[in-house]
Amino acid sequence: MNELLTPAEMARADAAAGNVAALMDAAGRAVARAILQRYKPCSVLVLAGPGNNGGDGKVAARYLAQAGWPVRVADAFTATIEQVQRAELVIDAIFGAGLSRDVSPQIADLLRAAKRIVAVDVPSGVDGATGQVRGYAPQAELTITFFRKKPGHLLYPGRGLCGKLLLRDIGMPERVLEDIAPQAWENTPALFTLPRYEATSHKYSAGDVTVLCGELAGAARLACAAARRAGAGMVTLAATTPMVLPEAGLILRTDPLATLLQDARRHTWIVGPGLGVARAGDALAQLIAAGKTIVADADALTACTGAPEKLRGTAIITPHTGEFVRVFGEIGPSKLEAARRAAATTGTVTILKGADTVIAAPDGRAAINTNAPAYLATGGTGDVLAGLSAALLAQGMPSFEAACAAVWLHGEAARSLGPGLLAEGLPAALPQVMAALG
Ligand SMILES: NC(=O)C1=CN([C@@H]2O[C@H](COP(=O)(O)OP(=O)(O)OC[C@H]3O[C@@H](n4cnc5c(N)ncnc54)[C@H](O)[C@@H]3O)[C@@H](O)[C@H]2O)[C@@H](O)CC1
Ligand SMILES: [K+]
Repeated sequence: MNELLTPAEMARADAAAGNVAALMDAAGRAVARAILQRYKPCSVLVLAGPGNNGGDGKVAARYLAQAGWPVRVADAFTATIEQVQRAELVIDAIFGAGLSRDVSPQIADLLRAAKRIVAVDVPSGVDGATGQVRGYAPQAELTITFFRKKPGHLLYPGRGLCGKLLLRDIGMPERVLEDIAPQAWENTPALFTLPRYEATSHKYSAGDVTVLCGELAGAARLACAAARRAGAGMVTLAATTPMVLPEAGLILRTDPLATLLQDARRHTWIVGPGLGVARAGDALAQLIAAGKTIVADADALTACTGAPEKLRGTAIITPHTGEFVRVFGEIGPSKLEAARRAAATTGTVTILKGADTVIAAPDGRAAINTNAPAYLATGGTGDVLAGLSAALLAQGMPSFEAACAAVWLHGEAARSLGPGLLAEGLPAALPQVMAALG
């Protein structure tokens, strides 16, 4: 159920299913039912567009009328502002998956006049593939979509404009997915299996992670703390100068990188957080040349400004928007496709961070994350994510699964802490979150 279908893929699903009338009846009934469950009886205006989205709206009107609600249906191209203003609730059934150009100013004015909006499939104007607004899109209180969500429901600004999103089964046969073979998912634990501790596990088999540490050790230490909590058996802070570490279980080494690289047990590395751009670039090249499993973040990404090819050979990169743009150029209209392009260019799993983090693999698989609370946007949380990613890689998870799991665990840990969380609190929240996964 966590596959995401683009509008084009949804159209293929519709065509393969064949029975549009039955699907439309189920869709309209689902919209009516959602409204009956959540709203007190009130005057409703359905703004109906020219396609099946409008058809769904008309069906919803019929079911609401059957329930005794005062309902009117208006053609969106001829409706008046006054009609819209008179209604206590507007059902936006103008454009859905068939949106093919910008919403006109006339339709925008109509939607702006609505007091409260429930959207059918998507708020009209939201591009279901990208979440971008084409011309205009209204803020809905509630959006009811069918069969599978679309990327545009999960990517901002579309995600915000949907209000509460309900996914409803309308009897579309699952077999339509076989042909479509969707390559995008909402990021949920269905996408990964966390490593299991075996009776024969020892600290090296449980994963060895080495974190390169710069003058300011805070970022690297956060990454270490997360890696240890996420099950890495041996975690080393590789610093250039001796320092006092309060963390008893963390190993400090001050040997030159070349010496540490000779130890074959040190297979997984984090390069970037707090390292300084010049040193990060140099270390990144050496780690790649040594064939290590690498998580590259922060300064290691900045060291690849305008030169994404320098990231070839890494396993996971974790850019935020600014870092991404420096390396790969503008994100463009689709964050999902931008992450996929970066992954394909570099051959590395790309975690494009943000409120709607996208995880993309070089083979085109991609996931959009939805469990991260807003208060995760605070200093140091990125270092924790890098630590989590490395720990899961070190325990043998494939890169895409490790990245999906890291992002999801990160979000869950943040949710469990609630508002006021600090990055340094996240690692300690991980055991409970991982235990809950069973
Ligand atoms: N996927 C599913 O499971 C199902 C989808 N259904 C509904 O079908 C919808 C898709 O139906 P359609 O493919 O007919 O597409 P839409 O109903 O979204 O709209 C297509 C029509 O709008 C016009 N149009 C598009 N953008 C415009 C713009 N900016 N200004 C003016 N006109 C514009 C097009 O020329 C076309 O006539 C879905 O959003 C959903 O509501 C349901 O009826 C049945 C099942
Ligand atoms: K709509």
